[in-house]
Amino acid sequence: MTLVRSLSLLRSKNFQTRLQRFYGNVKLRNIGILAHIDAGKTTTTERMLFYAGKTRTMGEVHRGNTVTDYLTQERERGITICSSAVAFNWRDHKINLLDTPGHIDFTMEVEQSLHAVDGVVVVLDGTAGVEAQTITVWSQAEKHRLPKLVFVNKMDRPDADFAACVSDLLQKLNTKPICLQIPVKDSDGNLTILDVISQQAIIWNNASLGREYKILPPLEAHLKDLQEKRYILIDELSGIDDELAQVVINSEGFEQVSNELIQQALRRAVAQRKVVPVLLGSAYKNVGVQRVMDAVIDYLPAPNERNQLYDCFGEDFVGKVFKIVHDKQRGALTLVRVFRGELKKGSRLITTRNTSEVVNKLYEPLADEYREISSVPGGDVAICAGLKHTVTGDLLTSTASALKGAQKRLQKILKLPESGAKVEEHSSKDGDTDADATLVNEIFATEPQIPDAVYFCSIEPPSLSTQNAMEAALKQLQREDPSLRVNYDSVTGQTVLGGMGELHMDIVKSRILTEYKIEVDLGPLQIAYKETIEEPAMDSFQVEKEIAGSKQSVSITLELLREHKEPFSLDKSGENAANLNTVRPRMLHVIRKGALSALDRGPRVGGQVVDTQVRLHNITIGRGTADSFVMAAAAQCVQKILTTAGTRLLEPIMALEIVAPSERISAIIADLSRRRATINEVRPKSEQNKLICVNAPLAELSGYSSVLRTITSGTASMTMQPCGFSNMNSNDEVRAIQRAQGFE
Ligand SMILES: Nc1nc2c(ncn2[C@@H]2O[C@H](COP(=O)(O)OP(=O)(O)OP(=O)(O)O)[C@@H](O)[C@H]2O)c(=O)[nH]1
Repeated sequence: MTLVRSLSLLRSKNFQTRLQRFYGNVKLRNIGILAHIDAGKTTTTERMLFYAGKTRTMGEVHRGNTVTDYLTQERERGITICSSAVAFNWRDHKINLLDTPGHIDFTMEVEQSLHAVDGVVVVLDGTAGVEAQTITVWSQAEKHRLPKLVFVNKMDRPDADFAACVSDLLQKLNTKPICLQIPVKDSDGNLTILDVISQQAIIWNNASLGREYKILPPLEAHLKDLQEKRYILIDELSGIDDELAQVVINSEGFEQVSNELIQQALRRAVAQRKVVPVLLGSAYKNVGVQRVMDAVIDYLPAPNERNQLYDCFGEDFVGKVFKIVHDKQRGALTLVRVFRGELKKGSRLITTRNTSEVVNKLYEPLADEYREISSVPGGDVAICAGLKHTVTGDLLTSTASALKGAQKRLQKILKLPESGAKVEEHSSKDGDTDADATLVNEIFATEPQIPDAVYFCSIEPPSLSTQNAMEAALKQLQREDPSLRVNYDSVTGQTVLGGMGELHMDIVKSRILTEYKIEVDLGPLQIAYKETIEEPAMDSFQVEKEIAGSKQSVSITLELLREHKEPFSLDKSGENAANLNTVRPRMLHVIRKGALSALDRGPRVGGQVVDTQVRLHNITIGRGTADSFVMAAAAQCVQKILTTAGTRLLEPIMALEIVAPSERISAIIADLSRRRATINEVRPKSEQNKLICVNAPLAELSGYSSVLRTITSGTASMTMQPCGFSNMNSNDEVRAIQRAQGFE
């Protein structure tokens, strides 16, 4: 082939389309928008849609007319529950933006969305800086190795402090912030932004709702500061980026370094997660949002610049389900991030859980509006209709052999062990390989990894005739939100829901009422205690029965040990070795399943038994005994040991961060000490406020936010998130058991 022909082929639209189909569009950005609750994600997203021309009017959270908070519950409550995807064009690029919930009860949603994006915008409240949930979402984004940029919002407020936010990024998130802007306010408090790289002043026009802005030379008074900030920026970047350092050396100073070279160096440093560009503005007052959109294109990576992990699929299609939503007309819609290959209408897809089904229709996302399309190229986001079994978190591909081949190739590239998809995290040598191993485990996981429930409650349909409808509704809700647990309690005969918090459970109830029109009744919210054994204990169990004329018999000896890594083991010492060597692997699987099922419900309050290993010592199974009989015998043996040896309760602990005026601190601490709280830290937060960091048992925090409001006359703010389970003393344990049994 001649050079001219090769070049013209490269330039041809056809070839470009083929390239995009497999490797992802370079003029595309998939980004997540993350923040602590109320920092202004939804307001910022609304502005982006408005400036991009996707909406004609600007939605406001307080008016309940935003595009991304489209569920009734979200509009009523003014919070984001479901992360939703919106697509818009900006500067000749398509941006897919996933708005995610800020409330801690919906952390799982954030986690799923992060699988689907290539970079994130973290929004800070300019008056609060880095807050508890900012730290959580930041570390989630770090786990996914996502490049980030920060938007310091609410800079219109008189108490906003840009420098404090930047210092928070440095201190609390251990990152290297690169300030691209400086805020300036006039005597009326109007915000102007000074751009550090271009050395310009940008003034937004309020009359056009911020659609227009003027770019002016900076005032004489700001020139020196601005120049100094540009030098600092170049200095910091050339310490990281060799190409820029070379330019600085060659031109013997900072004056000659062009804006383009700075931007290119910054883009490289962001992609390597060495720095985080920081921008500022006020979404509510329509200042600065277009610059954030510019920065998404200028500094965050295109799909083809990330996701090398998915290269192992070669030219096969691979995508990930990051969300399922329910649409009245179209039924369940599955939101898929396409990593490689092309997703076409009518394609058959298989999941890591070995299910297979066909995509009936494909749509382009715009929150609650959908445009039908016939195919989606690699790198993009699509909405599929017709998938009935996929759940949030599923990995989708075109054939089972594509999946197997990809696993093998990936294990080879990462030099990970070949036995199955499960990768031992400690087998890797450095931090990045560790992260790779964790990600590979998550990507190929057959079940989504679900955080522990902290609350549970029973759920009852209004009548027997609506039982099936309620079960179908719960099944659908669980497909959308795997952090909702639905169990059937065989002892009480009730359906039991487990969730991440009071708000989570409340939202589930409201959604069943409004979306499925079933008047369900939720029992009182109970704390999800766990149980654990105190000492190792061992026992034997024999059972013999005649079922349908066939004799069934099992004699089994099991031991329970304190161990949190492996839930099941074999005692192959001494005489037991000969016995266990005769047990077939299939039968071992049956015994393991039965024994572990008994750990789901401890003897004290029915809590899950954790940090406990079941060890099989000996088993004799009569000829012709059914598997289900063996499984039941193993479960009964574990139950017998648990009941005889007894268990201790473990209670959920919450981490609280309270910001309050200094004069209220002693009253808050006095109240907290009556709640079995451990005060970790009290430090100044601003001139008038202090921050208290405490850990306290969830059982002591019922209605705490209204108590705090009363103690502080509404001047304090608080965040709370689960931070593990802890032992309790005997008195507290007795009270917990009484409460769980309804005696308190
Ligand atoms: N003064 C001021 N208020 C703002 C600004 N941006 C947002 N707000 C207000 O802050 C509140 C929270 O804004 P949202 O956009 O809902 O914040 P969010 O981060 O999406 O909140 P969740 O979805 O609940 O996590 C609303 O009352 C907004 O009107 C801003 O730039 N300045």
